[in-house]
Amino acid sequence: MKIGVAMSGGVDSAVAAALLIEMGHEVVGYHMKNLPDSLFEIVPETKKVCCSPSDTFDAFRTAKILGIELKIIRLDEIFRARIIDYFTSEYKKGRTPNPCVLCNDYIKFGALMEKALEDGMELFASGHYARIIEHPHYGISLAKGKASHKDQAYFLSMIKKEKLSKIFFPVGELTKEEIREKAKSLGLPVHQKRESQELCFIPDNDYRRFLSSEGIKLPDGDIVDIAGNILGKHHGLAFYTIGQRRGLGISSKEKLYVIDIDTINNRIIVGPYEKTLKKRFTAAQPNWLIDIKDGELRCQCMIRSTMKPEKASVYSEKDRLTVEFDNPVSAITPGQLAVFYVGDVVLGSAFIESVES
Ligand SMILES: Nc1ncnc2c1ncn2[C@@H]1O[C@H](COP(=O)(O)OP(=O)(O)OP(=O)(O)O)[C@@H](O)[C@H]1O
Repeated sequence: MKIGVAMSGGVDSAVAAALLIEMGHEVVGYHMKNLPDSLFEIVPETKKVCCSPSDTFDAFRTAKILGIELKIIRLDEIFRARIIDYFTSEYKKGRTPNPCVLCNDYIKFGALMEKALEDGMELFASGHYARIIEHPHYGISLAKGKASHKDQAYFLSMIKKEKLSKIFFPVGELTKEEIREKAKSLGLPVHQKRESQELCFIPDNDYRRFLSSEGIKLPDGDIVDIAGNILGKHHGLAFYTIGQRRGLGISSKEKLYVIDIDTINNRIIVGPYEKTLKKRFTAAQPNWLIDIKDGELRCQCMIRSTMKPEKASVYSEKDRLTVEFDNPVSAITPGQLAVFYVGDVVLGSAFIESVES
């Protein structure tokens, strides 16, 4: 089979490509570049991000060792329109965006995958820790990686259902240690390479510099308690997230957490931990990976990629969802993604709109 592989220059996609070659497929690597190389000279990487010039170099040398062709695909324009502009506009609205989930649908399994399919590739693979399975009840489904140390299915849950039959995750059954071992045994220099940690378009992780370069002004404002007493000053709403405790710069006898971001009055509201615990929220722009009817759905839900899935009911009416956890959950954050699972299988996801107190 002809299979295109999204090659980042990292170890996971290198091993994904190697496994496909071992299976006897005809493999072509696709490396996308979405940002000008000069960005990484002006704004040096402080934490590892994907898509830097050194990643392009690594993708080339990996392809050379594996003996496959590597195509470089420039996607600057669509990346700017779909990802960077969305990111800044969400911040303007006081929401906390999740650009990586949209990048997976619009860019990696969007424009990049389309290019590979246009070239005649029959499937498109990546180095994500996830699986595409044939589920007895739901049919072709997205599932968590088998031995995953991190749940990347969460970040893939916005991919449209009709694309799943064209996608393959060759490392979804492996542990990170097995992947590194495999890369080492193949003599791939990237076997020890770190994973990406930060957003590619903010390589220095300095959101203030980035937003100001996008022309977003972030005025200072008050940090207040639930009763409205002023406890301190914030330096731009965008730099605070629901549930945050550190870096608030206020002194108080009890531990205080951000419980609300009030964009209308440019205020941060803080309160005790219990006030960060909420059960119900609304969500919009759902992407369903199973056939769904309006009504109630019992499932597990994650509102952060790092949390333990919690039991919840999802009530859907057209494109509006109301989600209710069985037990309260901390820091439900507008703009972030709620992902719905049954066991390892992803049923769908939607963006959190508003949280009920
Ligand atoms: N610039 C890129 N070009 C092509 N594919 C990419 C690029 N960046 C990431 N990918 C694809 O997305 C997958 C996940 O990337 P991400 O950076 O989130 O995770 P990672 O665990 O660091 O993966 P890797 O070790 O392969 O870099 C990669 O394995 C690769 O298939």
